[in-house]
Amino acid sequence: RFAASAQSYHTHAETMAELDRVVAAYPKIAKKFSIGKTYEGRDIVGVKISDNVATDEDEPEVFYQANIHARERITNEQALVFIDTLTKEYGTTERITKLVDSREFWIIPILNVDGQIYDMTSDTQAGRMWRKNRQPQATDLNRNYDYKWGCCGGSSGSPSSETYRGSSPESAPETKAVANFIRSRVVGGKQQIKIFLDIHSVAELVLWPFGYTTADTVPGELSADQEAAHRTIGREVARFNRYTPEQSSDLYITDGSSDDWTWGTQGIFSYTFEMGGGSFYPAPSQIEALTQVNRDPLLILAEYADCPYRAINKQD
Ligand SMILES: NS(=O)(=O)N[C@@H](Cc1ccccc1)C(=O)O
Ligand SMILES: [Zn+2]
Repeated sequence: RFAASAQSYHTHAETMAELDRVVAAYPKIAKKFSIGKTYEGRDIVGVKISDNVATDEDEPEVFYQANIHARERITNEQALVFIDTLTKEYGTTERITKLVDSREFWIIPILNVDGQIYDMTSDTQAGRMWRKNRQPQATDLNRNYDYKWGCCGGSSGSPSSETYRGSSPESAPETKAVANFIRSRVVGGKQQIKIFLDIHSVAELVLWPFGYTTADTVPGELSADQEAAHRTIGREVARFNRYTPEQSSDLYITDGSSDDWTWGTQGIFSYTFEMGGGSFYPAPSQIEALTQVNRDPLLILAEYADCPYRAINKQD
C-alpha cells in the first residue's frame, strides 16, 4: 500500500513494511539504517535516500525526523509520503532527480518507537494521547537533548510532567541514539548534515532556534546573519504550507529541544514543523491533504543544504 494514498494511519509494523517495500523497489537510491535501540529494545529505523546510496558521497546531507512525540501520528505519515515522493518520482520529476543526485537524505519516520506503539495499541479508537517515551520515568524526548538542558524553565524536573526533561541530558536511549548518529556525521572535522527538521503536530507552525531564549541573536551561538538566514528560509517555506513562521521561543520557552541542539552544537540549519489537522488524530481521510502542503517545503529546505546563506545572498 503506497504511503501517499494511505487512508489509515500506519502502525509501526506497517511503517517498517512500507520502508522494506521502498528499499526493495528502489535499491539503487534507498537503503535502511538503524541508529540504535529504544528503551524497550526496538530498532529506531530510517531510510537513506541518494544516488549511489551505498556510498558516502561528498554531498550535503539532510536529516528529517518525525514522531518524536508518540501521539503526533500525522508526522509519521508526512515522512512516509516524502520518502514515497523522493523514490517514486526519481528519474521522472527533474527537481526530485536533481535533489536525490546531489544530496544524501536521512529520514526517520518514527523516532519514539515505543511511545508510538503504546499510543496506537490503545483500547479505544483514538490514541492514549501519549507524548513521551516508555521509560519508567517517561521522558519528553524533545527536552532531553544536551544543549542548555533544563536551563530556562522550558521543561520540567518532575517525572510526572508531560515535559519531563529526564534525569540528565541524553538519559533517554532514543535521544542518545539520534544524537550519536548526528555526531557520527562529522567527517574530517566537518558536520556533513546541513539541514535538520523535526516534524511535530498540531499547531501549523514553522519554527527555528532558539527555543531556550527569546533573544533573536546570541554572540557565539547565533549571529545576525545566521538568524536572518533561518528566518528567511522559514518564511519562504511557510508561504507554501501556510503555517505561521516564527522563532521557537516566540511561542514558549523550551530547553533541551532537538533543533536548539542541532544548531547550537552541530551548526546545522534547523527547523521544527508543527503540522495541521486540528487534533493529534485527524480523520485518516485528511492524511493526503495534511501531508501534501509540505511537498514544496521539504524540497526547499533540502535545496538550501549546499548553502543556506544563499537565502540572504551571502557566500560560505
Ligand atoms: N508538538 S508540541 O506541541 O509538543 N510542540 C513541540 C515543539 C515546539 C517547541 C517550541 C515551541 C513550539 C513548539 C514541543 O516540544 O513543545
Ligand atoms: Zn511534538
